[in-house]
Amino acid sequence: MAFCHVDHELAPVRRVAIFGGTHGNELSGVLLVKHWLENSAEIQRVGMVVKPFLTNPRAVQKCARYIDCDLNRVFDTEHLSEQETEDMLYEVKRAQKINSIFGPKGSDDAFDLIFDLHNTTSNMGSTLILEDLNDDFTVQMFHYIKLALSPASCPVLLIDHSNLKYATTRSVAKHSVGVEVGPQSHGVVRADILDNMRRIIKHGLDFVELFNSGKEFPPCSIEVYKIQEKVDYPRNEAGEIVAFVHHHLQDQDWQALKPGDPVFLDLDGNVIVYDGDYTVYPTFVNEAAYYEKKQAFIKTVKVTLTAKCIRSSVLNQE
Ligand SMILES: CC(=O)N[C@@H](CC(=O)O)C(=O)O
Ligand SMILES: [Zn+2]
Repeated sequence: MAFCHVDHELAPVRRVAIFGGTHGNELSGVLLVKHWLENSAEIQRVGMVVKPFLTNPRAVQKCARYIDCDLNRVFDTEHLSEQETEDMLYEVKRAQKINSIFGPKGSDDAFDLIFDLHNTTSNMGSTLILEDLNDDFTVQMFHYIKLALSPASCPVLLIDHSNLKYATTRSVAKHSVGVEVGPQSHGVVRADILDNMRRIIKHGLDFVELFNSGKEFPPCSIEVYKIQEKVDYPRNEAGEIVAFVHHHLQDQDWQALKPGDPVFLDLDGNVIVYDGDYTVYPTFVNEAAYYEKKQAFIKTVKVTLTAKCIRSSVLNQE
């Protein structure tokens, strides 16, 4: 067997966090993290420190997405360096606190890896969210998790995009993993959804442990859905929605949407079709939290990503 080139050696991944409650009404992650705060045996692995953490405790208490603004949008330099004032938004304060514990973002001191647990009201199944297409470690992890879960599917959403990328909570770490499992309504826990989320974390942590133990991961490829465009609901001049997601598109996350396929339906029965000229793969279809973000679904395109062979540069002392 060919060995990994020494250039492909990566630092071991020892400091890991699992975030829940970034959105306080997405309860699978909230319950799992609260459970692991009481008893973390399930998430501990050899040679690693795995820290469960509730990122937005006030939103969790209120069972709301957020108090003042979306925590998962404020990890950019402006917000992270904003001067503290009395009327500072709660989530901005929280972001700075999270950045001081798990970051600073972009520095050597930052945590190696953060998993951030989310639920969606969309029928997306067990989805992994990738932020950086050049992050070979995370691509290798996703390849491992997909294989471990198969034949169940585990789509990967790539949010690397010049205008559409947003500044997530998990982005304070060197490697960030979004875990998005649905469908689950806000303020509700479903056993199947919570269990699917738990499995992803198990396999993700197993991968990191194997990597740290010196196992070499040969080059691999995965199919990902790359974010391409957001699509808003049709609205009137007052900004109110005047059509809703068509039943042919509802629950069809990751399924091909072809030119001419129905997308929206209005109350008079008029159908609005997809007027693009190539097939796209919609996701976050009819996500409840995105009405305020003026987003009915996002269009993605399928792309294949390849990761180099990777190996940890320092072996665990046995
Ligand atoms: C429904 C939902 O909250 N989705 C997440 C996606 C992510 O974590 O990247 C968000 O908008 O922040
Ligand atoms: Zn969320």
